[in-house]
Parts: sequence; structure tokens; C-alpha cells
Amino acid sequence: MSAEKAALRRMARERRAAAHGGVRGAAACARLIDHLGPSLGRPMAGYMPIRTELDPRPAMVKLSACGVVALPVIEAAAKPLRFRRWTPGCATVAGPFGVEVPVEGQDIVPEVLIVPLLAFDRTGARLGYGGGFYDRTLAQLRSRGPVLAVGLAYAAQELPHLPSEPTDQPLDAIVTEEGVIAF
Ligand SMILES: Nc1nc2c(c(=O)[nH]1)N(C=O)[C@@H](CNc1ccc(C(=O)N[C@@H](CCC(=O)O)C(=O)O)cc1)CN2
Ligand SMILES: Nc1ncnc2c1ncn2[C@@H]1O[C@H](COP(=O)(O)OP(=O)(O)OP(=O)(O)O)[C@@H](O)[C@H]1O
Repeated sequence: MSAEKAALRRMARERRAAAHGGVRGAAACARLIDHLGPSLGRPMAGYMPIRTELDPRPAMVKLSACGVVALPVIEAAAKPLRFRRWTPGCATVAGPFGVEVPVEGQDIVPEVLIVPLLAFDRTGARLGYGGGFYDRTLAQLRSRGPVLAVGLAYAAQELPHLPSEPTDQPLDAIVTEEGVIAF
């Protein structure tokens, strides 16, 4: 399983890098804002992009005008993520893996999560960097109440089939520059 996932991660990184840039990111953000319209007002989590991840900040800026938006913060390996409130232009500092996190801010329990990923498939399966952070986080949040997990990706990040493990948490939808795939 891990060798298969490692090979898929390599392929996924290349495909994402090839898709990165241009107008695709903005188009995906516009679709994301539309998709989250019915959820406006619920606390949301975005992410600060690293490497060639699709930049969700144009959507986060708009969403933050209507409600609370937070960013993930790693507390420790093998623990769920925590979330700290983010506002456009707020001070951030590089945390683990070089991901920017707010220097200060309220602890938030998000009900809607915009989830970064390396690859997805048509069943809503997601491949991340392998830390299991989003799996643990979604499992914890879903045990407490309803959660909407929306993957944000370039259409080229779709792979025909991702291997699944019992701990994998499915996405509720995937938004790309080409449209929304809801599960
Ligand atoms: N933008 C963004 N923020 C995020 C995530 C993410 O995937 N993207 N996360 C999602 O969980 C959490 C951070 N977890 C991460 C886990 C691993 C790596 C990473 O780059 N791993 C290296 C391997 C590092 C190693 O083994 O030492 C790699 O994949 O090259 C990045 C983020 C929370 N914030
Ligand atoms: N709820 C959980 N409890 C215990 N272990 C878990 C849980 N969720 C995931 N894991 C473990 O974490 C490891 C990494 O999971 P996986 O390869 O699915 O990460 P990923 O989704 O690619 O990464 P990330 O979510 O950080 O982007 C796996 O060994 C998996 O068994």
C-alpha cells in the first residue's frame, strides 16, 4: 500500500505542477464561492497554499466577509489539526512543513473545510501528503456534528482510482476549475 501510494504521490505532484498557474485557480475559486453559498455564516477552514497547491485565498477573502474563516495548525504528529482564525492580511508565521499559520487568533471549530490534496478520484477519495492530518481531523469533527469537506484541486489532479484505507475520510465534494463533483 505505501509503495503504491508513494508512486501515486509522485505522479500526482507532477500533474498538479503542470496544471498550476494561469486562470485555472481563479476559476476554481469562483466555483468554490458559488458552492459554499448555502453554507455562508458557518465557521470555515481554508488553507495557506504550499508548493503548487491551488491558491484558495481569493475565495477565503470573499468568505471572510460573510463569516469566520480559519487556518489549520499542526499541534503534533498523529494528532488532529487545530484551527486558528484568519483574516485577510493578518500576521502569519511559517509552521511545520513551511505552512504559514496565524501568529495569533481565536481557536475555531470549523463546520466547512476547504481541503488541499495531491489527487482525488470520482468516489471522493483523496490523497494527501501522507500525514493523515485531514483524516484524523475530519473523523474527530464528524464525531461531533455535521461537517462539509470540500476538496479544492485542478481537474488534472483526478486519478482513475485511489487505494482506500479504513481510516480515509471521504470528501463531500470536489471543486475544480471545470466544475463541482458532489458525492
Ligand atoms: N497548504 C496546506 N496546509 C496544510 C496541509 C496541506 O496539505 N496543505 N496539511 C495536510 O495535512 C497539514 C500540514 N501537513 C503537511 C504534512 C506534510 C507535508 C509535506 O510536505 N510532507 C513532505 C514529507 C515530509 C517528511 O516526510 O518529512 C512531502 O510530502 O514532501 C506538508 C504538510 C495542515 N496544513
Ligand atoms: N483517524 C485515524 N486514526 C489513526 N490513524 C489514522 C487516522 N487517520 C489516518 N490515520 C493514519 O495516518 C496515516 C496517513 O494517512 P494517509 O496516507 O491517508 O494520509 P493523507 O490523507 O495522504 O495525508 P494528509 O491528510 O495529512 O494530507 C495512515 O497510516 C493512516 O492509517
